[in-house]
Amino acid sequence: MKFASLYLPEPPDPHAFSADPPPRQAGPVGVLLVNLGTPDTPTPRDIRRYLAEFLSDRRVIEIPPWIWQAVLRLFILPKRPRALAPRYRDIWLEDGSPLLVWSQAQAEAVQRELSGQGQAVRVRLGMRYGNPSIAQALDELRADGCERILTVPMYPQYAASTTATAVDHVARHAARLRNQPELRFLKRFHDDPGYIDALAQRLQAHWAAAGRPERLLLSFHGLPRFSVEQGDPYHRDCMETASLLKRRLGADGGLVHVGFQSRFGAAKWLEPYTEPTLRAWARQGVRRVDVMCPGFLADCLETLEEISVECRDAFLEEGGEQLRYVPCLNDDAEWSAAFARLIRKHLAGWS
Ligand SMILES: C=CC1=C(C)c2cc3[nH]c(cc4nc(cc5[nH]c(cc1n2)c(C)c5CCC(=O)O)C(CCC(=O)O)=C4C)c(C)c3C=C
Ligand SMILES: [Fe+2]
Ligand SMILES: [Fe+2]
Repeated sequence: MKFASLYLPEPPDPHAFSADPPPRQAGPVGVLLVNLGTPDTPTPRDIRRYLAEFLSDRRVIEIPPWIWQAVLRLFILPKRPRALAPRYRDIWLEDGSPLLVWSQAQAEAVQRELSGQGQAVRVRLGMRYGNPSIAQALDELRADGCERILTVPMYPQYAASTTATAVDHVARHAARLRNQPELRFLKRFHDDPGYIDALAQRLQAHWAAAGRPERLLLSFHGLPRFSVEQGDPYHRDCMETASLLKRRLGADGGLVHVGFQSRFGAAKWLEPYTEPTLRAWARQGVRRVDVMCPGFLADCLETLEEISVECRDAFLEEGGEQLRYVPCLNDDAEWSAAFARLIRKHLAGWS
């Protein structure tokens, strides 16, 4: 308004042409680490909110929503949160849910590793369900001036229900922006030598201190079999991780085995199932086993409760003597350095 400009400074005219526009400063490169998400508190109310969001994702539950939403609202959400609350309470850390605490620790460690190496990098954590959200993390990166963002789903093995849904969500957020950042996505790193090495060193350190078990079970999160039959590479990725780790350990044929945990619902999931395998081993006379979960970078309900408590109880109940759970990579220094190297490789050309 011309009248107002008598009193206020004239705003810059966006259409004005200048032969020499001021040089544009290259902003930092953004790295968005994405993990699954976890309830804000171990209360039935927050667990219900988390499960409602998680289990309404059509990448996770592939049943038509008009059937599934009825099952979810009538049978799962009224009961499961109350049953999960004491299990979450048992694993809760001073600073929150272990999945969040360890994922945040990895984001901070990667930020430290990538700082002072020339290119300015900002690392943020976003959770696919719950907090801190992917939208919040992306907005923070953009506010920091990041015009190029690499998304790194924190799942070494690709699955549509984890990796693809994270990618979809980032893309949906970008679809609402006028000035979009340039986006890249890291698909998987199940065979990354740094990842395999960090797992192997963790096992070797554990064995150096406490001796070898009779068997080592590598337990991965399960997936419905039909997902794999329809082309999900998850099973193949898990088997490749297991075979690379076995080779790296120089282990003989009988030591390393694979299982799939956390079956949900009535459909067939990937086999062999972890808990029945442990029960069968105990009945066959195996007395000492170690269990490691290479598919989880951060300890969580699935590892600290399902493996460390439920599976241990099942193994001992059938006559086993010792089940040692080998923790996830969490804040492992070897892994932080390897993760940063892997990310740096995927930033190539963005300097
Ligand atoms: C029902 C379908 C599910 C699919 C498919 C699924 C795949 C999948 N999940 C993870 C990693 C995690 N899952 C976690 C918990 C969890 N997972 C499901 C269901 C499916 N997961 C449920 C219902 C829950 C909640 C707990 C329960 O009700 O049993 C977690 C832990 C979260 C935490 O708060 O600690 C992780 C991590 C992967 C990697 C994966 C596919 C490969
Ligand atoms: Fe899960
Ligand atoms: Fe589970």
